[in-house]
Amino acid sequence: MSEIIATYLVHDEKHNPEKKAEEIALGLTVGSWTHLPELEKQQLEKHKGRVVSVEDYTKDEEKKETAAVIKIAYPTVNFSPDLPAILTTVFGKLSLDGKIKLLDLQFSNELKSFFPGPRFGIDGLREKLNVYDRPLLMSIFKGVLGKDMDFLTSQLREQALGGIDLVKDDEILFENRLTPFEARITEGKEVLRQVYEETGHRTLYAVNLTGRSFDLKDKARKASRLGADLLLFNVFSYGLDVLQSLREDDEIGLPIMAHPAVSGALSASSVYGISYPLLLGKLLRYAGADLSLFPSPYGSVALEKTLALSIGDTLTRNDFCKRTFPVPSAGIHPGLVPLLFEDFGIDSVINAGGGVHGHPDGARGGGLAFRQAIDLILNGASLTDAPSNFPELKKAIDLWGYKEVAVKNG
Ligand SMILES: CSCCC(=O)C(=O)COP(=O)(O)O
Ligand SMILES: [Mg+2]
Repeated sequence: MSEIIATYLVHDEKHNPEKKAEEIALGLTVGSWTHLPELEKQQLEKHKGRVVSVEDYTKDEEKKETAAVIKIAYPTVNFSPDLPAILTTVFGKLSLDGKIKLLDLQFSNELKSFFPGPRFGIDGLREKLNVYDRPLLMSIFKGVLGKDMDFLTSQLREQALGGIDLVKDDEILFENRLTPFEARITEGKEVLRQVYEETGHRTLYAVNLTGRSFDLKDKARKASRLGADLLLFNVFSYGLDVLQSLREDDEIGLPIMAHPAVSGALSASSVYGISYPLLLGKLLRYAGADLSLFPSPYGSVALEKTLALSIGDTLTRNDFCKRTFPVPSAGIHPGLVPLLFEDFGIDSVINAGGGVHGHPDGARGGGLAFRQAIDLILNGASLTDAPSNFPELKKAIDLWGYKEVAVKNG
């Protein structure tokens, strides 16, 4: 029988995790069991949840806190093969039932076949850019609210001239009169075409897809017809299934970059919600995100390192679908490139807003500083080797400092 296995962290004051596990397995499937007549038991057997394991997790005697990791298998016959049904089954009412956190979901192979994964993924995006041998570099428009198309296109040009591979809208740039969605796509495209002709460097632009849920498909199709490169999508303001529908639409057919806005409300607690690796890793990948942004362990909005690494691993490990680019973000500057490269490797995107635009030489200087840092690290050098032939990197390090990777013993 095909099943989905959910892993939960349960803080249960009564600390009877075996009983709790049994309550979940039955409560979210067939209801009560022991008092059912034999015939009904036979009929319901295939719908019954199953306790897979119960393990003690921590015992903090001081706080009198006890916790257990519980795994429950749910028969896939109980739900339709879509994320709204799956999430409602495994963490619907249960998400309201005390200190319980959904850590992971193991999909059966049969269930996986209903999910598309990324349309392009890491390899497809590398093909579009013709860049195969280094982490990609991304920057974010900043200070664009209240500004017009001239401001936006000149900022785009400077970023592209800095050698940046991907430029994305900030997630807070919505449909507006001064820089409308369509103009951003068409005028942005023209700027990037000019830079490519002048320099041979290709930059792609991710335009922010926003608006009412039921208008998104038409808007995304229009973006595609206008020649947009990628879509930025604030998926958690809408829902994972909306992402999946955008991904599956062949008339759209564009790479999708998932922004983590709002996900903290679902994942930040250590005892409630859905774990970051599941939400920003596995589920985004299965639903079809080509890139997933998440806080790095280092910048202004930092995530615990084990969680950030686990998101990166979930996005890129072997699975049934294409790999999603990890984009550790927020407060990134060139001096953090060694740590990001050590943590996330070549198949990742280094992404910065302030760390590009705040450079003393502007966005072009900021982009160049990042590219110089990436080159040094790929050549096994240290950022302290930033010599006079890397003036932009030197200025960035003077401004923001740098962090080297700690030397491992043994
Ligand atoms: C929390 S990950 C998303 C990062 C983001 O949206 C952003 O604008 C980062 O900008 P920064 O100036 O901190 O690089
Ligand atoms: Mg932002």
